[in-house]
Amino acid sequence: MEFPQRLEAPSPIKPMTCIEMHTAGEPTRIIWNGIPPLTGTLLEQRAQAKAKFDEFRRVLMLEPRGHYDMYGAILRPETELVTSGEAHIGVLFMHNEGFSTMCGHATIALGRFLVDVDEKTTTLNLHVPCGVVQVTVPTLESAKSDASRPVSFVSVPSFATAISLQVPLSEKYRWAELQGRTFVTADFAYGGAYYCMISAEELGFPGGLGEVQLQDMDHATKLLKEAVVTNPGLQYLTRDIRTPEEGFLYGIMITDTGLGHVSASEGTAAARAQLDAGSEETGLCFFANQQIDRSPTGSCVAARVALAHAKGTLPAGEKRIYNSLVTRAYRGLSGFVGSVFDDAGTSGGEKQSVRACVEGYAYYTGYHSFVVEKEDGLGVDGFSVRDIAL
Ligand SMILES: O=C(O)[C@H]1NCC[C@@H]1O
Repeated sequence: MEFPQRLEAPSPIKPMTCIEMHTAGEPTRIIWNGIPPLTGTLLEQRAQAKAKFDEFRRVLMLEPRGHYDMYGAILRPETELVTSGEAHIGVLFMHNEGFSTMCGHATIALGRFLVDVDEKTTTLNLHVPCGVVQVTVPTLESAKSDASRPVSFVSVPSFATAISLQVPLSEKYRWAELQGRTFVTADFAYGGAYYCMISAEELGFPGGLGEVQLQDMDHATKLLKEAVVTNPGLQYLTRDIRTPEEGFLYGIMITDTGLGHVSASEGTAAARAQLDAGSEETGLCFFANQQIDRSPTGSCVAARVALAHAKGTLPAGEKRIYNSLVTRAYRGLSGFVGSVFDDAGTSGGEKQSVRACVEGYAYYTGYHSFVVEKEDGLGVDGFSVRDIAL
């Protein structure tokens, strides 16, 4: 049998082309072609994508083309801030449940990709749903991005919304590991998206993240999230005064500061750079519909930098390493580094804010050209085997 040299989607199917990257193991599927028509401001475009084209998200995020923990970025060359000259390009982020307000790991990946397609730019203003983030990408003499040095971004104004808050847990929101406790103590902060931070121990796992019990932690964080979002007295934690639809609890970050320093002294520049950082924290983030972030969660690093700064444990000028389970398993390779970039006053709303600098590494993994055949009843809407109910 003879194969053609070039394989192409059988005409007349219009392919959706995507560049595939990962940041500390977390995928970013960058949608390049085949995007449905979206018009207006970036948030209007996101509203249209949600209301009229959710199938597009499901097809590319869920099975059989994606999976439960897939993540995507839709490039938006025209937004109100691109028109005004405040941003170079816009982007919408999507995941297993819908569209998010910010994504740090995808920002790091997009930085490399956008510099590689437009060599004139090494510093980009990226219009994301929560505002504008500045991305800096180191380049080689060829003007292509340098994969051996970290991409960094400066977050939108980030702030703590509650420190050491007792979250009441009514009976239906309690999990076994609480052993009868009726509340947990957690922190809340914003870094482009709203997060709850809770130590593994406080969640009921005394072995910390050194003994990961994924299913049980999934169950516990799901209930904790529900307990927070259904409690009218806690709505203030995620109330976004500028853009109400941005105000929701995006994820729960389980933290562990007691695991000690793991960052490798040999190996990539990533590991070496991290050794300059003073402290190190490992986290496991469940976001959207209990999706697990393989990366240290860039927007939550911004939130955690703001939180640590508010607590007085991360002064300006100091760096902290943030590992995920994946980067920790690889001795800190590709962990993110977070620090305070500047004091943002109350520009983030009524709260005292800082902008965080988040550094990380992203790599290309491939290129896809996806199609949907009109006869394919299973493929047209995307499904998740975890959510199938008979
Ligand atoms: O790095 C981040 O900010 C993201 N990663 C997946 C969940 C968050 O959006």
